[in-house]
Amino acid sequence: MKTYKINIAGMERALPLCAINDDLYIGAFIIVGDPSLSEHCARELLKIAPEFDYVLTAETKGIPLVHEMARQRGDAKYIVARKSKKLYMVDPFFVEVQSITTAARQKLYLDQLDVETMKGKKVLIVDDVISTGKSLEALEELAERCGANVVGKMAILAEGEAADRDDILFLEKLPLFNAEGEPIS
Ligand SMILES: O=P(O)(O)OC[C@H]1O[C@H](OP(=O)(O)OP(=O)(O)O)[C@H](O)[C@@H]1O
Repeated sequence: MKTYKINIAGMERALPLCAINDDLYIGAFIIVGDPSLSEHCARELLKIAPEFDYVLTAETKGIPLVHEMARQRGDAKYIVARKSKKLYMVDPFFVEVQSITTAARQKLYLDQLDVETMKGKKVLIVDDVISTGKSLEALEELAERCGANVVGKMAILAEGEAADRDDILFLEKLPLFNAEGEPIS
């Protein structure tokens, strides 16, 4: 399998190129199971993060990153929008989302305890990768419905056209690829 070598603020990884369709490949950025990577990226993102009360992310790959950001700051809590409804959630609500890497539509759930926690607070939205921006949009909608004040949106990598956005903070650009493994954006 072809790989794309990326340097993320001084840490190198080889990302396997995976087909979205015959003509479009992505570099799979797998932060889950790589604690030294999440520790490093959390530290680098905190250096450029605006002031915030809580971080909000989406299950799954955002979790190790925000966990590490919260741990490094000594935060008592961070908020995770879950992709399925759990029995212990209090009066949960959801928004729908479709990301670049997951074919099926997904749901992001928050419960009322999270709503109360974020209401009127400075919330920083964080994900591992922003690509089409649909996941970020869904998280913004959740934060809005909580009455939170979104102070920033950030990711480790901005993929494809996301790298041209001026409303997000990120550490590195990640191109999209053709079937030959050549960058196309
Ligand atoms: O900007 P977008 O096109 O929305 O893509 C980015 C999202 O896609 C990936 O998650 P994925 O849907 O693969 O889910 P996972 O983290 O549960 O694996 C990634 O972790 C972001 O959350």
